[in-house]
Amino acid sequence: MSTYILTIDQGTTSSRAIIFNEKGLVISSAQKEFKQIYPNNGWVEHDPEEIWSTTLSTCHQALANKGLNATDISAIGITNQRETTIIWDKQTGKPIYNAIVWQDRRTADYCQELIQNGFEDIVMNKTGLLVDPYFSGTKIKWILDNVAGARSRAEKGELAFGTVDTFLLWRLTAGQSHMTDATNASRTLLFNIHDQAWDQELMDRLEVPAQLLPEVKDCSANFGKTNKDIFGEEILIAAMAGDQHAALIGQACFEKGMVKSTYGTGCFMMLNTGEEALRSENRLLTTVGYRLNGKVTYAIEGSIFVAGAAVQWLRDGIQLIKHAHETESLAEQTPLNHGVYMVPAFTGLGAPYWDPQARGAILGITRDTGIGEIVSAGLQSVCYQTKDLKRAMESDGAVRPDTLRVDGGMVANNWVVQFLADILGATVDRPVVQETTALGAAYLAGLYIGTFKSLEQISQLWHCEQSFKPTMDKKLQDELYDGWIDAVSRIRSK
Ligand SMILES: Nc1ncnc2c1ncn2[C@@H]1O[C@H](COP(=O)(O)OP(=O)(O)O)[C@@H](O)[C@H]1O
Ligand SMILES: O=P(O)(O)OC[C@H](O)CO
Repeated sequence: MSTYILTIDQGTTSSRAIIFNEKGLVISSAQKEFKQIYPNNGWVEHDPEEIWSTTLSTCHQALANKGLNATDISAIGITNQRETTIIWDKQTGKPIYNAIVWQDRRTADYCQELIQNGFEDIVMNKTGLLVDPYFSGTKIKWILDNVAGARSRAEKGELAFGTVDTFLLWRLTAGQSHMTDATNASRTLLFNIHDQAWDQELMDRLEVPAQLLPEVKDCSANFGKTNKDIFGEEILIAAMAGDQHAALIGQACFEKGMVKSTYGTGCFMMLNTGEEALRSENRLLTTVGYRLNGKVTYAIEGSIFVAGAAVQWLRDGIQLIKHAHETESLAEQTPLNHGVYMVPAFTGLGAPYWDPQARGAILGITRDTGIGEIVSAGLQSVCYQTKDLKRAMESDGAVRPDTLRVDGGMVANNWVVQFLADILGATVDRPVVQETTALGAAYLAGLYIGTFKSLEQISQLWHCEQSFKPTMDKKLQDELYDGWIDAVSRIRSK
């Protein structure tokens, strides 16, 4: 009898396949990095064929690692980097342009125009988002306007749009399912989060034909079956969710006020606001936390574009380190108040600043600044940005996030997690299963097929691996953070 759930976690820098058992424990996994394409200043693309091939090969690898085959898998859950935009030909399944990645800023000027024309209020009211190149809507328009023939083909219904979940689903089902889930839809700028439907006014304004858009389903639902040729047998696809929403599930943040923060390429802090679509006064996003049985649980989210990507830049860009984990010992050997600040606005600043034109800087360098200080400043920047978000959430007033559940590749670094607890002045809990995003997708698939019975049962499966308590005195905390605020103010474009 099939007992395992296979999850696909298609992230910004790598594709992962993880097989979980009915207790939510990892049985097998495989991961493959893929190429980042930077065609212009502030542009970021992926080759959709590489997204597909790495997804497929990691799934096969994860099965092969434990000698499993399709009959051992009861369902598949898909979770994905969000907002990244792909448009493909429905006949051939071939993309008409590279995937435009969430970090891409090419539509910044167009967004500015939309803001000047008073579009942002409409967007905020309907979608909970802001007008920023981050989201899919303006990326879709860019492809339709810049790829020869695309707009007329889209109007004739020959093309399909999808975020990465939808594209993978299309390929897995050999074109049988053109669907997404409410969390991914909520990041497109086209989806009304109150009505839970694509919004005609938004589509008209962004010139996106309705024929392009997928059907929107709950996170746990019947998304179709994989084509038999892919794994030898059909497998039910029973869940889809954007990666940050899946992490909220994987971290069992089911109660109003619970908050998680995920440190992968970027950092995304999400706070469960229950049935209320709380509107932030501090430029945080209102989003669909998850949708189950037609019922929406909302969240507010702070999105930081560069977290682990700063470490990658230290490794691959300026080559100060060879491996990401070296940052831990380098930071340990460096005093905290070294006076150097890195503002990693490589692709602008996200929440709460939303400044797509800002670019990064390293400030406060002196003759004795060395690799340790620069590396430490890179790690600290991620924690300072989290404090920006926490303060924004507190000032929005609904809840006081005193405990933060963290996950993602960066939290393997103990120094980062302790500095985070110190600078926030809050407890930071790291769970036993740190593949929280994939775990969330497995829980969602398991809820659909009955492996998991309820959110309460899932809550009981969450266990803390280590709890980091704040130990820094308030004076140092304030001094360090004031320096950050000053550094950010110097690189803002407006
Ligand atoms: N020990 C470490 N210290 C600091 N950063 C790390 C460490 N290990 C991994 N990272 C960073 O974590 C990121 C990978 O996290 P992951 O959750 O896999 O990201 P994504 O899902 O966005 O691809 C990379 O950017 C990497 O630089
Ligand atoms: O790939 P990650 O984990 O950095 O997540 C990307 C986010 O979903 C972008 O919104």
